[in-house]
Amino acid sequence: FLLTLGRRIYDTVTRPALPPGPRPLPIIGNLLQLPKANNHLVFAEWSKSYGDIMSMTLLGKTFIILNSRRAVFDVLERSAAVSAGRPQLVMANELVGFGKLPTLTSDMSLHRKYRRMYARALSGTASQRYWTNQTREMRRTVLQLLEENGDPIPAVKQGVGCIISEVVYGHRLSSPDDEFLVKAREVLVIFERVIRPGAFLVDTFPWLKYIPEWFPGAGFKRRAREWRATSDRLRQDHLDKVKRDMSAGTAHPSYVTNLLSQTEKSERMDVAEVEELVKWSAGTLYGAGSDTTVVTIQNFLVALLQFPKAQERAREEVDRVVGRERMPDIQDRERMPYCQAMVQEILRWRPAVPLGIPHAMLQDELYCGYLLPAGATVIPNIWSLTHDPHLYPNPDQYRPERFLFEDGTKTIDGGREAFGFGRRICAGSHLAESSIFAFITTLIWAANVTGAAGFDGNVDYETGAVNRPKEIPCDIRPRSEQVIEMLRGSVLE
Ligand code: HEM
Repeated sequence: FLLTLGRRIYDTVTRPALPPGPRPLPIIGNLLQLPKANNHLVFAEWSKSYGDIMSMTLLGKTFIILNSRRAVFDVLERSAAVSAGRPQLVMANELVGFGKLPTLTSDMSLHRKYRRMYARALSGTASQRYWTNQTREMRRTVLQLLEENGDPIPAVKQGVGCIISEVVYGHRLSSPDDEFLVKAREVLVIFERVIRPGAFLVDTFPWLKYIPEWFPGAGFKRRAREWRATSDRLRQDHLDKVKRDMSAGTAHPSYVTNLLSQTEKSERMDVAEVEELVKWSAGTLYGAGSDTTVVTIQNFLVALLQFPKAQERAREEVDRVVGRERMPDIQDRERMPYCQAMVQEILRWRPAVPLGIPHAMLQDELYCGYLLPAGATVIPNIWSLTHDPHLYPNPDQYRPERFLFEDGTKTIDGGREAFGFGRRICAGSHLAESSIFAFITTLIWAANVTGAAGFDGNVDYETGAVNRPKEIPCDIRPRSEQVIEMLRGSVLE
């Protein structure tokens, strides 16, 4: 016993220190210092005192916050093999069963299988097969904005939802109340509730998961069972529907049909295992890809209002390259460097998820003499990186030209910190970028966007994991009568 105790004391004394951070209180740690909103800005401020790698503790859990490109690169890219886990959330992962989702799993061999599927169906080349659908739906969205000229948010949500449901399941939404969308949103609401830090006591005291459902105060276990059933049913129903359509020969090509038909052709693959992987990997795409893309497009509208010169320059490019006789499409990307730079700059200026999705350390790691302990949650402050004035001078300005070569002929790579890092980097970035490009070019080609009457340049944001404008006071007018006719014609094709 004395030997074990001695060893413990020795280990504690000689254990390297955690990165610096605000002084924690006993038991609750830094709970009281945790900001209520805009954590990315507060963490960026703290990093001026503590450096670009900091730590905090909350109720016994360690959080590592990375505030510079160097720190993010070293920890999440160079040491990706040990920093690619996800935090263990008892309510979300174990009780509701979301731990098998590609976004949340820490089973790295399962994660590798999912990522192979994403690489096959969502890579830059593979995702070109979705361009026709993306172009059509973004044209429909712009048409709706022009016809309604009211709050643009519902139309953008509807357009992005259409793209994802068709890309993933080949399902064309019939209306804003389409059952697919309603159910997918229902599961997304569950997802967002259960991953919110501190929302369930069982995440802080994991032993609570063993108390029986009938026990007073165990309502969370009953809810978890119901939520698990709802989300399991949704994933299974969607998969079954595509399989039925494939058998009947009526399925539209999609992520799911593509992967299932490859399996049918290959004798080496275990069909049941592949179906399971396809079901889970498809089931995460609506949640991961809808809000992020919607918010980026919303922010683009805000940028047009606050930086009108960018709209003028983009219009000049669109009119020169596309003209007025046809509409822009995604194939034009190479010839439209300024519009492509607009995509990169919006991702940089307002990264949709300013603190990324947390990673978790899979084992102890030393970095700059500090200990990054196994199990610690690692938060990349994407906002700090994309607003670093050394990398991006005047970072608060929306200036697409920062991504252009001096002669303006080509786009410089960059701004993609918004998609995260290492083995967890966003699996849908190609899809996202082409949807945003399709939206931007169609809008610029078709419309003139200005602030609504009384707009004073300010836009309020609702802060959270995703920061979204509360309202976009804009006035969207067609550039000509002919524009509406052409858009109408093309979405009916
Ligand atoms: C502008 C739009 C988008 C942004 C800004 C964005 C951003 C992100 C970020 C920050 C992560 C976490 C990366 C990390 O952990 O380091 C992520 C993960 C992910 N994204 Fe996206 N995303 C977008 C659109 C999409 C779309 C359209 C899809 C697919 C339909 C998608 C699918 C995923 C998936 C599956 C993951 C989980 C990757 C993993 O854990 O291995 N995303 N995304």
